[in-house]
Amino acid sequence: MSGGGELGRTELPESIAIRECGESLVPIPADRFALTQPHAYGSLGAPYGNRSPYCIRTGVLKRLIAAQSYLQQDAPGWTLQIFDAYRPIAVQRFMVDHAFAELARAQGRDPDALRADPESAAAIAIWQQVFEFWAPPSSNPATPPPHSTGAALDVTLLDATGAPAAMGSPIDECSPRSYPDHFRDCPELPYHAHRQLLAGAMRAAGFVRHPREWWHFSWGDRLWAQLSGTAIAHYGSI
Ligand SMILES: C[C@@H](N)C(=O)N[C@H](C)C(=O)O
Ligand SMILES: [Zn+2]
Repeated sequence: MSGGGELGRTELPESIAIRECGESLVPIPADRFALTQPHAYGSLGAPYGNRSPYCIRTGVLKRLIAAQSYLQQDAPGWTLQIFDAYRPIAVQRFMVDHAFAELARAQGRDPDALRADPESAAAIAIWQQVFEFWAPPSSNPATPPPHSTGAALDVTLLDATGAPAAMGSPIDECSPRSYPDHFRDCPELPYHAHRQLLAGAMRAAGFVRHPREWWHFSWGDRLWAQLSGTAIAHYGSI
């Protein structure tokens, strides 16, 4: 089993600057891509107002269309399934709190009691686990959460029959199974090959993958700027 790379948290240094290019957020076309329905965070009551999670910047959509073409060259009939895309900062805050509560309950702890005692070792350990996988809901324009920029997507694969491909762990699981190379040394299982198929198509279209999440890709945000060696990100929070 292999580890999650050099980024211990999902924060990036403020030195990676953003020059907002002003592209619009546009809907991801449901006739070209599978969109997970019902949307997971909407079903939890996340505060989207009148906005849709299935939107991205025009330059990102262009590359997503290219990624699906690359995928279908390698795996005819397979499609990208979009789990999540645009995420307002209020939704990021809601989901970070939700992840904290879920992890606390999984340990048999009361989330409200832990929140009331934020300096306790148990609360600190759970927040560390949350922020290994979730970006802080920062409202600082210099450090926007990636999905609030319209540049980031959480994506999986459907096979040629339309069935979900086996990826080895569910999207959003806060555990080492989410690390992209976790199953690299298990060739008897299909998970690593499927993760590589997804990453290969996305990378061919210019996306970068999050070092700790097999499903999270972006183009044009600060993580992309850092991992691709580009000086400036194109998208801020929108
Ligand atoms: C946890 C996952 N849904 C996700 O989107 N993580 C990234 C790093 C984020 O919160 O921006
Ligand atoms: Zn994501």
